[in-house]
Amino acid sequence: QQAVVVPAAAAAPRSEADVLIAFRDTLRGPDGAPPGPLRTWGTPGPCRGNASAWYGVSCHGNGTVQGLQLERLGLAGAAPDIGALAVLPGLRALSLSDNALTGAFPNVSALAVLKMLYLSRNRMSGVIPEGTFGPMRGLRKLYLSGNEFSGPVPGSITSPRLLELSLANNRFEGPLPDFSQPELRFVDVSNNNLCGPIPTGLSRFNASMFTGNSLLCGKPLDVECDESGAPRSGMSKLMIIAIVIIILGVLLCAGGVITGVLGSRRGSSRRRRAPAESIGGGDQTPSNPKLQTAPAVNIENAPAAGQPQPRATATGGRRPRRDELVFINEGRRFEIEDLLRASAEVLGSGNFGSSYKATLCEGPAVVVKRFKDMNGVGREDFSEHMRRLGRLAHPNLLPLVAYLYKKEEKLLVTDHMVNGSLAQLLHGNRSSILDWGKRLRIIKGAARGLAHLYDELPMLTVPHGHLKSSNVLLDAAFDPVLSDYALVPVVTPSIAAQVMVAYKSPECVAPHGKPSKKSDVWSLGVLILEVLTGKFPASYLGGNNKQGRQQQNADLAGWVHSVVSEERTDEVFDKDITGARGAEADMVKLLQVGLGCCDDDVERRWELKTVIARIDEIPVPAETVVTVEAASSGEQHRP
Ligand SMILES: Nc1ncnc2c1ncn2[C@@H]1O[C@H](COP(=O)(O)OP(=O)(O)OP(=O)(O)O)[C@@H](O)[C@H]1O
Repeated sequence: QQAVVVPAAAAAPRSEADVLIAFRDTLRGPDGAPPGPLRTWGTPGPCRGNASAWYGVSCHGNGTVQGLQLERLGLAGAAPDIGALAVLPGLRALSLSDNALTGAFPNVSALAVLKMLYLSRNRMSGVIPEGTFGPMRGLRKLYLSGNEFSGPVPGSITSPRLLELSLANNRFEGPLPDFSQPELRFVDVSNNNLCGPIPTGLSRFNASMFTGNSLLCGKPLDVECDESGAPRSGMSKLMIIAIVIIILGVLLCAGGVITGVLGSRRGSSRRRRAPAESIGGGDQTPSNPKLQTAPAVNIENAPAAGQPQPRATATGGRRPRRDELVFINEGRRFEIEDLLRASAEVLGSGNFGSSYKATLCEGPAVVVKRFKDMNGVGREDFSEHMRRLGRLAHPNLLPLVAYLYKKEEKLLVTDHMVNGSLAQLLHGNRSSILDWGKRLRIIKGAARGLAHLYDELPMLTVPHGHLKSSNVLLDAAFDPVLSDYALVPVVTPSIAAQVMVAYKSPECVAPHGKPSKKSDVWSLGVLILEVLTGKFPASYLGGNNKQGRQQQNADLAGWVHSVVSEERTDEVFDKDITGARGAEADMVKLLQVGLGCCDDDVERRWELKTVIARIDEIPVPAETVVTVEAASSGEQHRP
């Protein structure tokens, strides 16, 4: 029988939903099937505008898939064919971190447009071929830490746009390729088998990022390279100093022992025969308990013989003690004991715990916030997230200084902002300090800080999650810095849903509702309306408060809508706003932006970039910003 040849039809382009579902079906969770949360993927497609109801999927404003965050799903077996995702034109970020994936590094050659790839803490192994990252010209962040990759670090990793690279805790060997990207801002290659000189382009990073590679040399390590590029044999300055200290310690203790023995000899003169002779007679075993216990190094932090080196941390490459503050960046250091001894002032108690201002003996005051509801997250995950936050650098984001992880509570240490929070000013009795110019600058800065979070943390559905006026702090010049951002991944989910502001957005209040990429935009809108009206938003109140939200009159956006639609616009604005003469039209423009952000319908709600463009059109009046209060407080302006 003759086969009938059917002319091949041009293959129809596959929808993003089909591509994702086909990819999902290749994934294996602990029970051999795709993990439970991904089984909800189905109709209607992955994106509705920039919102997604699909687990782990984030979307661009044009309704295409932007990111996939498939972390902690127990994924097992060989790493999936992530090259199959190359047909998603908008895919920029992919994370499969914290699973149990095995096998070789996946083929990424087709993923030319991917900007961020996270594969940390799996069990992948083998050599990554030299040219692997060549086609990924736009790669900005690459995290491969905590796997078993071996062989040389591929030269193609030095892609021109690379910003962050973590290869820590693998088995990479050989020399480091030449990194010369000026934009590179984070590199961690600690705990591998690398050797040779550290390239000049990396010498500006913290030494802890290179520890655990006994054959690396050159700056920033305190190990010089010899002519062949190997660590100069002989002792480093630090080792020599340590040995001198140890010898001095031993001599002092030995002196104490001898003195003690001589003393006791005098006391018991003829009863015993010359016990000191055995000490002086060359017995090297220390008989003084002081000698046995006096540690030359901190034993608690030293790795046991034969154990792997500890992971690099901001504490300088060693594992922090259980009760030790972990500092995020270089600079000022203090101990938890210093904080306990410092004079402390309670700033307030929020939904998560209390905040204290601690004035240390030296340097400006810091704020310590205690969080009780972060108990579901392990030390490693918590630390990784804090390091991620610590790398965010923006004038409108409060930098994290240090953190402390304890099972039952976490402490976050930040700078103290001299003018307190926007909430205190607006709803205390000092709202008249906030003239129109300051209010507008505060909103502009808050929007920019939020935009930076969206750019840097695209994997998070709600990159801020808790944007409200008590989390908008004001520096000495009344410029805003956002605090308590990006905490959703580490807050106990049930508590997040109950108290975090993004979860009070209309899309979350609906039955089985979930936050969307625009939930933070809604919070920004509420903030704008609060700043303009001086009214306290009901959505800030603790508890679930769904009923309250459903009563439109109790809701700030609903109230503003009703007053504006009755053409009573002049009743909307806070009577305490000074300096508003001639700026009425601009205030109405800002009000419209606030209402555009507060649309209950997520589709119609404005995109963040539209919000920023519209706010940028509103001119800030010329004014003097530093008040007597701030200037006399003695605290510094932020750099
Ligand atoms: N870094 C800081 N500098 C100055 N004041 C601060 C700082 N951090 C917090 N505060 C003040 O402490 C008060 C309490 O803040 P905290 O963050 O503990 O709770 P909250 O923001 O009211 O609620 P939540 O816990 O829901 O965020 C805030 O109103 C703010 O005025």
